[in-house]
Amino acid sequence: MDKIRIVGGAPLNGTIPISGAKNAALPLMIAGLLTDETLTLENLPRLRDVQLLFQILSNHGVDHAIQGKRNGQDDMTGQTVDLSARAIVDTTAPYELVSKMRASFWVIGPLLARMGEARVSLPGGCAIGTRPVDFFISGLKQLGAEIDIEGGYAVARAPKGLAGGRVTFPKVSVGATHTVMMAATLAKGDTVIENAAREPEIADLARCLTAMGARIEGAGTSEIHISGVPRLSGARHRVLPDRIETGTYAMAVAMAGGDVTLDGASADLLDAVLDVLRGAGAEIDVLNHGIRVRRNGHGIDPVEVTTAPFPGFPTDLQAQLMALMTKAKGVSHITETIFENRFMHVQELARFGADIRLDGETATITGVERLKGAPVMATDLRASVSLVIAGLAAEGETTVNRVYHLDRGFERLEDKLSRCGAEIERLSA
Ligand SMILES: CC(=O)N[C@H]1[C@@H](OP(=O)(O)OP(=O)(O)OC[C@H]2O[C@@H](n3ccc(=O)[nH]c3=O)[C@H](O)[C@@H]2O)O[C@H](CO)[C@@H](O)[C@@H]1O
Ligand SMILES: C=C(OP(=O)(O)O)C(=O)O
Repeated sequence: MDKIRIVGGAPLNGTIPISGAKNAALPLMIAGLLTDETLTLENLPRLRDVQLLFQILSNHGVDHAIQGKRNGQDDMTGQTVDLSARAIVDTTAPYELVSKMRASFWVIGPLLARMGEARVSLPGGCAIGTRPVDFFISGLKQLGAEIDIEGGYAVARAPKGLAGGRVTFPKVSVGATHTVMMAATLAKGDTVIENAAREPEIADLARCLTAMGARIEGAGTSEIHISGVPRLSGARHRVLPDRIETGTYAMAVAMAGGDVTLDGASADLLDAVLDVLRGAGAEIDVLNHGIRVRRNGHGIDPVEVTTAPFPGFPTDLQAQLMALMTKAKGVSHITETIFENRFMHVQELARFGADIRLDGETATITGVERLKGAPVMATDLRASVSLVIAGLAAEGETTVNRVYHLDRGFERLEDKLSRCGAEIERLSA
């Protein structure tokens, strides 16, 4: 398996282009199942998760065509892809595919809405907690589906089609909100989703569904109203910029020092994160076309942060912030409230000489003067990138093993960082 080798110590200077958001791209691609016309997605990131989802969708009968050719090594822009689900040939999403990626479970909503049946393996994905699917099941049942778990599969049926209903989630869930919203677009009558996730990726999906002819109001707030329509058409939609990739590189600059423009980033998606970074001593300027992040000379100040659903501080940036705080001038506290087991980076950060103590859902990080490079490995995507960030600021050589996870969610990571002066390369196995 490939590895990433880093020699730390170089500041980052230059421009990093921000890709389309993985967590928007995946539900948008799944929305392609809702229509027999072509859905064209622009700015789709080139990621392992996107590739895997092409495979899963093609198993259901969705064709995809990538427009144009990649423009050599210098092309850093996302791809434009046509998705066509003219006929759904199979309503089963098999274990071998779904177990590799959590979001693939979300096909259950569109398949049920369009075909009246779906048989979807219980999902896998990042090992960051138990991640049950009870909200999906209760939500879809509110729309009239019958669902049983049989042999590790959620087997769902709605022989007379779905009907609108009131869905109240006990806890905010991004995936359950995406799934019920997609299912409700083709249900008979009106649906209300209460305690809906407010993440920008929900609003992005709703914009795309609306362009396809869906009738949705309130996406981006905690109450979404959907009036079902008999069919959806094709549309063209541009995937919004990746706020987690943006925050990750902003933290890398705050940690390694330097001056980087995150081109194409949208500051509106990152208010809570930018406030924390300012509090940590980074200079942040919001530009028309992106965000400029600087830290020159000033040390890193400690912070107190608790993760929360949007608009709070995202759990997907918790590991990266923890890496940053390992070199702060004092003691920081980071509390994780979304996933019960999202601290796998703690023991790996310790290999660099970081001082982190865990007590339940709170990590206490006492900043150290110097980190030293080490061989490290992580078992989830954001934990893996937190090790890259630490490696950039550590003295000497770091090897990040199991690059598989990084490739799930970061487009050309080593390319983007090395263009800004980092000494980072991929070692192919
Ligand atoms: C592809 C994608 O967009 N993934 C994101 C999505 O994951 P995902 O959609 O899986 O995360 P959720 O928002 O559903 O999870 C939030 C919490 O709800 C719990 N829960 C969820 C569903 C359910 O049926 N029952 C239940 O108990 C989960 O275990 C977790 O504790 O949102 C997370 C929270 O912002 C992010 O970290 C992930 O990067
Ligand atoms: C947890 C993540 O992804 P997934 O939900 O696909 O596991 C993530 O993007 O950080």
